[in-house]
Amino acid sequence: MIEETAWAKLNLALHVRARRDDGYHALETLFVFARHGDQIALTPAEADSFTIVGPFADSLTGEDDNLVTRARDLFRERFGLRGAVAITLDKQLPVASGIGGGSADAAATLRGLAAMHMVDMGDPRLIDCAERLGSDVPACLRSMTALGQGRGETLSALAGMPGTPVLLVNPGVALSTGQVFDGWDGIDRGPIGKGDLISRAVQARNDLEKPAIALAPVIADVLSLLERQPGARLVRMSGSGATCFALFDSAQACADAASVVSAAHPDWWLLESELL
Ligand SMILES: C[C@@](CO)(OP(=O)(O)O)[C@H](O)COP(=O)(O)OP(=O)(O)OC[C@H]1O[C@@H](n2ccc(N)nc2=O)[C@H](O)[C@@H]1O
Ligand SMILES: Nc1ncnc2c1ncn2[C@@H]1O[C@H](COP(=O)(O)OP(=O)(O)O)[C@@H](O)[C@H]1O
Repeated sequence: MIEETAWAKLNLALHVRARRDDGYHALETLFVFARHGDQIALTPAEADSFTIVGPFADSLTGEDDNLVTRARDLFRERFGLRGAVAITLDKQLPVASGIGGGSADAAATLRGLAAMHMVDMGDPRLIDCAERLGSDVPACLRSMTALGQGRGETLSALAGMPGTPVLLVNPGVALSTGQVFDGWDGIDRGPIGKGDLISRAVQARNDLEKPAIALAPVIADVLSLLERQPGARLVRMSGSGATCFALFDSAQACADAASVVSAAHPDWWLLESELL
């Protein structure tokens, strides 16, 4: 059996630059990854099977177009393979929540199949599979700190902040990524600045916060509660939301904030983690 973690993807910043003719938006984003995420297990089998377990499995039942099986089928087509595989997805992350859940699952499936079939992670056919599965999938395939450009698939490696405590909070609202992008006001506010990762992130923004808050005003409550927590160094919505995150200068400050947030909002989803 091969097991892969689909590490949660965070955008420390996301600047939308322009609408493209192909229905996507040109963006710049700072990708980082958390140590936790969904889990994918793959085992060669007589026939294909796909099982979803875990606390967020119900959000996906009935959907026959899962990014995990799409990744499996695309990989086999691209590499001309036929062997059947049993895949289990342990869905730990909320769905459609701005932390790359489906994209990370697709990427983890590609990594697992590459390991199973001794395909090199730098194989251009594997990268092509990732690019065809979604804008975030190339970043999730590597799961390394990077500047993302284009629609998110053009990556430049950056020095990360491994071990930085991070608290993820989702108020239980699923947002359509496309709908949030449609709400962007069309104003290009310029590129992400230069400098080390945290100083670039602090000076930058997430241009999708405003349209996401218009669709789900509770996101503003999450952000303001996190901003009031002692030791919070950077508070922002991730991706197209609704998950927000706060980076902390100590694990204790992160744990204290988690206690405050869960006491105030027991129905919100929280994850205490650290950056990879
Ligand atoms: C917004 C981001 C930021 O990292 O993440 P999430 O919020 O989904 O986590 C990504 O750009 C999401 O990437 P991904 O989830 O792979 O999106 P895709 O399947 O490629 O696109 C879903 C829809 O989002 C919109 N989209 C996505 C990327 C982009 N650069 N411009 C867009 O306009 C399009 O309407 C597209 O049809
Ligand atoms: N394995 C999966 N996990 C989550 N969402 C999935 C998966 N497969 C397909 N999807 C679909 O992809 C959409 C976006 O998923 P996801 O990547 O979790 O959003 P986000 O990137 O905002 O976290 C969801 O609306 C869901 O219907």
